[in-house]
Amino acid sequence: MSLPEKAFPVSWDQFHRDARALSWRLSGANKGQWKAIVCITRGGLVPAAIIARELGIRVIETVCVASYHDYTSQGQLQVLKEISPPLLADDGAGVLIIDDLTDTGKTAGIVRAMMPKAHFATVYAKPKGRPLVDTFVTEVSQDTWIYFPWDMGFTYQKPIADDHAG
Ligand SMILES: O=P(O)(O)OC[C@H]1O[C@H](OP(=O)(O)OP(=O)(O)O)[C@H](O)[C@@H]1O
Ligand code: HPA
Ligand SMILES: [Mg+2]
Repeated sequence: MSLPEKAFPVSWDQFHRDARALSWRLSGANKGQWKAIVCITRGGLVPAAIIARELGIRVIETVCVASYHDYTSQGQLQVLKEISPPLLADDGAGVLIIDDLTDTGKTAGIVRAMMPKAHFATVYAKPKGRPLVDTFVTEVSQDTWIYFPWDMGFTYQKPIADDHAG
């Protein structure tokens, strides 16, 4: 398992603020008129709830995709549940696709192909995935791992001076 060089830990507060910022941007696109959200599980469920609340969207669908099976290593991408046919009408025009982040862009590429006219939005983006998303809030470098609040807990932190002690 190869660990990315840098860590970008995100607290619940920070995530809520960033998902709200994404909602602001989305309220200015498509005149804020979105038919539905398709969220990419599982990571997309959390920002989708916040965006649905902010933009008054009541129709929420899932597309279930898994690719990172072993912490930071990406395996074969599996689509475990497809998007329901009524939402696929008109190639997904007026639909928002939401995920927590795009990294290599593989997940975004697969879901985009299902709904080519939908608007794809993520809270965070890395350079390889960035061209595949229409709207995002914060970019981090490719060698950074984003630690989401639902994957973390409180732990003891060693004093900084301990690392410098001979
Ligand atoms: O741009 P990519 O390299 O495809 O990676 C991004 C995807 O990876 C993570 O999902 P994951 O497959 O780990 O499943 P999860 O959402 O259930 O955690 C993340 O939530 C994105 O959906
Ligand atoms: O940087 C990341 N953090 C969490 N999950 C992920 N899935 C792909 N990249 C990442
Ligand atoms: Mg995901």
